[in-house]
Amino acid sequence: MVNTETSSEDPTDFGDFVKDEDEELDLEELVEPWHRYDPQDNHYVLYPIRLGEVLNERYRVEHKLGFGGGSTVWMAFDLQDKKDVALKVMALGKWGNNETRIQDGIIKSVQNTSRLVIYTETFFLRRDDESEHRVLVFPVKGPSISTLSLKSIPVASRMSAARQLLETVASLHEAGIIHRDLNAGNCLWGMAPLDSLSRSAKYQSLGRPLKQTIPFVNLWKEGELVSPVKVPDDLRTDEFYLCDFGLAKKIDDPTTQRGYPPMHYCSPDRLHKQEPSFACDMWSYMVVFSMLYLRFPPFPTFLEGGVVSGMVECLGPLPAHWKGLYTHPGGLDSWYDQSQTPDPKYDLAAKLAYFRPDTDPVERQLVHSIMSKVFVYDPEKRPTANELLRDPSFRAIMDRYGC
Ligand SMILES: Nc1ncnc2c1ncn2[C@@H]1O[C@H](COP(=O)(O)OP(=O)(O)OP(=O)(O)O)[C@@H](O)[C@H]1O
Repeated sequence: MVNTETSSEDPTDFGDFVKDEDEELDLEELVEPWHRYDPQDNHYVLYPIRLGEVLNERYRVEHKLGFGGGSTVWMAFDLQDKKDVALKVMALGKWGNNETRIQDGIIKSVQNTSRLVIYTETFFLRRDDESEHRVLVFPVKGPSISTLSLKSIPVASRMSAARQLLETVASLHEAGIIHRDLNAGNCLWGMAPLDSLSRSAKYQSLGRPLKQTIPFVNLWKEGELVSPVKVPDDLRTDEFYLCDFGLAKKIDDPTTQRGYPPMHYCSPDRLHKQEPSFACDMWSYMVVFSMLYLRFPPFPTFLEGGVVSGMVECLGPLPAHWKGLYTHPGGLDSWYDQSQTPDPKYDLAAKLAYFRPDTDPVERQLVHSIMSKVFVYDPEKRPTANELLRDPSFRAIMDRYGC
């Protein structure tokens, strides 16, 4: 291992600027759209960051970890404690405050926080107009399910992840907290620490950042669009974490932060004006479970009407009394037609056979039993996280994979 402050380290090396239009187009695929930095007509404007800058006189920004609807996330070296950290730089707006408020509640009330990505510090970055972006400091974790090919991960590791995630959801629910945004992007594997490596060695492991100065927007400070880290398989660990509490709420909290998980994780009841509940998390959990098991999302989004048509094709019609309550444009009357039945070519059994032809009938039956208990439209009929942990089929599948 090389020490971080080696004399051979090039102090000016913070990745590579794009060289031509092709590289610019490649980069565009990987980064947040430039217009999210434009304050014009944009309530959730992002804060421009440049690799190499030191934030809060302490965190030297060295790489990019990702971005979401409400933030950019950077890998930085903590010059005080000599370790890598993740900095979540929140967009303007209320999300940052909700996330810290809920996380403070979690720290106080959740018994086991070992698999939750909880902030360790927070500070603010000021814009030219004096408005402030909240920054949350987190330990660095590994890739999310959505950024890493699940093909290369053994099924035993994927099932262990599914179990850890369910235990995490159960501990949040026991403390009265609904996550409300369980999705592949918020589920992170662990990563072996790289704190003691030089920056160039980190770049060798995680890929050199490709970057471009934020174009088209007239900003008061420099900022860059930067490609995210690519975590190689040998750095990934089997710990499995849940992050992003921007939409989370205490069940009895009268205020609810506006927002939905990405459509194909969202429970159909939430899409029909029902209040958020623990059962919504359970539906989203089962979508993540299905991705871990099948390696694909359970309900396609390409049909007319989107993911809800995918659910109806697989599970049958939605309750008739939900008609007229769909929260998004493009709903179809046929979803509520009670004469429809699941299409045997695309029902849960067919999906299991198609995506996992390698498994035997006993295993398929176990997984079918788990999925069909949770993928029910009536939220009251879905098992709780603790019930699912105790479910004989769930336990049997975990036993099979030794987790
Ligand atoms: N502690 C961390 N370590 C490593 N990567 C992280 C960490 N936190 C976040 N990331 C990466 O950054 C991405 C965005 O983070 P996060 O989901 O918290 O942002 P967000 O703006 O709240 O997103 P959303 O659109 O889901 O609300 C994640 O998908 C993940 O890839």
